[in-house]
Amino acid sequence: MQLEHLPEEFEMARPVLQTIEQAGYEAYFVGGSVRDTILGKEIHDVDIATSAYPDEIKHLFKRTVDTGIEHGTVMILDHGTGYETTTFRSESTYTDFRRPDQVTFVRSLAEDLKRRDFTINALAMKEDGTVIDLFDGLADLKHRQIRAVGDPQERFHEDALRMMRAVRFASQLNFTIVPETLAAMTSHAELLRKIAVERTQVELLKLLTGQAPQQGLTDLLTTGLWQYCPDFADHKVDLERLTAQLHQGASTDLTAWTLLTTSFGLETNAITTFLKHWKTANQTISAVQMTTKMAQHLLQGSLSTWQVYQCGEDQLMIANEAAVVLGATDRSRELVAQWQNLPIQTKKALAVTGRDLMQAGVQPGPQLGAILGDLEYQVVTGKLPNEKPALVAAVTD
Ligand SMILES: Nc1ccn([C@@H]2O[C@H](COP(=O)(O)OP(=O)(O)OP(=O)(O)O)[C@@H](O)[C@H]2O)c(=O)n1
Ligand SMILES: [Mg+2]
Repeated sequence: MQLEHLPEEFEMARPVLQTIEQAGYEAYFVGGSVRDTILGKEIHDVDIATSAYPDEIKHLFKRTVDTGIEHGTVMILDHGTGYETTTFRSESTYTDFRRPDQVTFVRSLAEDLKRRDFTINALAMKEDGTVIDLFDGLADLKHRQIRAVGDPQERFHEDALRMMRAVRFASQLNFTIVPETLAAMTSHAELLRKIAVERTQVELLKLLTGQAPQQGLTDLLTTGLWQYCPDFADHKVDLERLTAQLHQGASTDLTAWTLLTTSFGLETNAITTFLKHWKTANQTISAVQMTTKMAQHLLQGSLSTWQVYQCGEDQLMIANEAAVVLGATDRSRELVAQWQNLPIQTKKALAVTGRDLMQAGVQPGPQLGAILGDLEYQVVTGKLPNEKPALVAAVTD
């Protein structure tokens, strides 16, 4: 197969492949960008596989970055774009495909492709748009199937994260995992224990924000992979219910987390523990605590003015989205109106400062903060106007 009109990103990268080839090496586009182009999807990063060693690549280009020389990878910088360029490698002992513990360089593209995860990811493309398809990846793309290259058990032993990638692609692409590959995932699910949580997290979020999360979640459940996801073990029933309810992908990662914590019925402290086990950022924890609390309220009714203020506009929309998935009425319009009608939207907008209060005779110290907090509450809830004289008077009278 030959692709006629290559997307802009490939056109830009063509001279890079040509330079490598003119020096006598082979070079191909590989990975997700080839897959997504054939699917007619937008592409992000363009990866290159080559017979040249990193040192040889570095001689050919003015600007390169050593991203992983020992793994055979170097990034070529060309007109402001970076191209991850990896020397043909074969399977060896590795726990992370991107950063193998040991690399064996191989001589041919075929040997490189045969240790890639799925047939749809084992396509290569020449600079002129010719697609090299050694494992019937094109047929699998056409039939919307995810199939391990060669023996699925070997592929999953090489890198167990691939099982999570399979369920992620099932959701992202709305594809079906073929029975043989699914069976190997079921019998090897436990290998996921060896994988760093951070890597599993990336795939889980891509699953939940993908176009067919029900597909991905169903596969996560039927293969047993869910049991090796941190803190999922006690929530099989919740996950099954969520699978039935999640008709479209979550619109943000924060929504995805909120869906999990809300359907698991987690309270503030339990959310901290849960998200720490998933190794999320601290700011994610506080945001999810807020969105979860508000989603729980929304499942019961509407939010008070103070709750709307505390949550903030973006998080309100996330809480609402999660609540709607879990069965609440969509209150987005009402919430936006509530937000817009707030007398103030941030503490900064309060008409008095601590300094103003001290000038009016309030002693500095912890109670100053408490008084300001109280004024903030009175203004937000409409009990006091947001005007300096009125607020000062309320405190000093
Ligand atoms: N565990 C892994 C990770 C990656 N790959 C190979 O490396 C390519 C690039 O990896 P990556 O960028 O992680 O995934 P993509 O398939 O490109 O998907 P995305 O669009 O999410 O980047 C994959 O297509 C696949 O050929 C693999 O075989 N096994
Ligand atoms: Mg990629």
